[in-house]
Amino acid sequence: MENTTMQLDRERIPKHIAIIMDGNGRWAQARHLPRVAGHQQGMQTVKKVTIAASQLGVKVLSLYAFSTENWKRPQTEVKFLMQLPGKFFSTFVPDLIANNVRVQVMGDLTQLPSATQQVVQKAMDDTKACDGMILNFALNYGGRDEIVRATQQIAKQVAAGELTADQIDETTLTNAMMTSELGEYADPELMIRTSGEQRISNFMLWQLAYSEFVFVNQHWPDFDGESLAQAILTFQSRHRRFGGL
Ligand SMILES: Cc1cc(N2CCCCCC2)n2ncc(-c3ccc(F)cc3)c2n1
Repeated sequence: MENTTMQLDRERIPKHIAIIMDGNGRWAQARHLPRVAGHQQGMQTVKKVTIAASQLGVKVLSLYAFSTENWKRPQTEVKFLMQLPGKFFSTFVPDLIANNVRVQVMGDLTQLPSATQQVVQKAMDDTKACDGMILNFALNYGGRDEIVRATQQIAKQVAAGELTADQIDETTLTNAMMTSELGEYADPELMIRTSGEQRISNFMLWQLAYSEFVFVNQHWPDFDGESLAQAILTFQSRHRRFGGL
């Protein structure tokens, strides 16, 4: 069994990794299972990959769990998906705390069922003393929605006389994004997308400006710690440029 983790340069582990967890429906379809079976299995992968990333020393792991576009899916599927945060935490909060992992959630949580909002808020409260890796779920999140909200927030500051238009710069927008509390780790160094699609799908549009993208063919339910190490090895094998030579 190949162990890629041993080959990693521990000094160059990406501080912030973002993952588009794609392929859950196709994984289920290939096994003649209902789509929700893929989501259920995908949640088990979230647990595995969270622990693996934490053990590798990743500072922030952002996971695209539900996009603003996902509301268009069949209502039965949306209902199932909205129950997953509760299922995740009912079995996994002790493991998160044991691994010193803190839960954060970004997105428009006001549109979620109140039960989902409550379980998410409780998980953030229960893990807020943890100062290890931040597990940052994107829930009812959209990159364009985030930029619109940031723009509205800044426009209100200008209207209130707290800021002039000339003072608006990249830092102003960075500080108005939902990732502002992540500080120096707000921008992912590495974005992974599973299931072969090579699209950004309205994920972290502002933050991914200089990120390395690694696309893997595995469906998310088949992704694991070894897959994560392979993606990090690919990241480490690339020359990192920030627009310079
Ligand atoms: C909607 C949804 C879907 C969801 N899937 C499982 C992973 C594959 C992607 C789609 C289905 N997972 N997995 C974990 C969560 C979650 C979200 C917030 C939170 F605070 C705790 C856990 C989740 N949420």
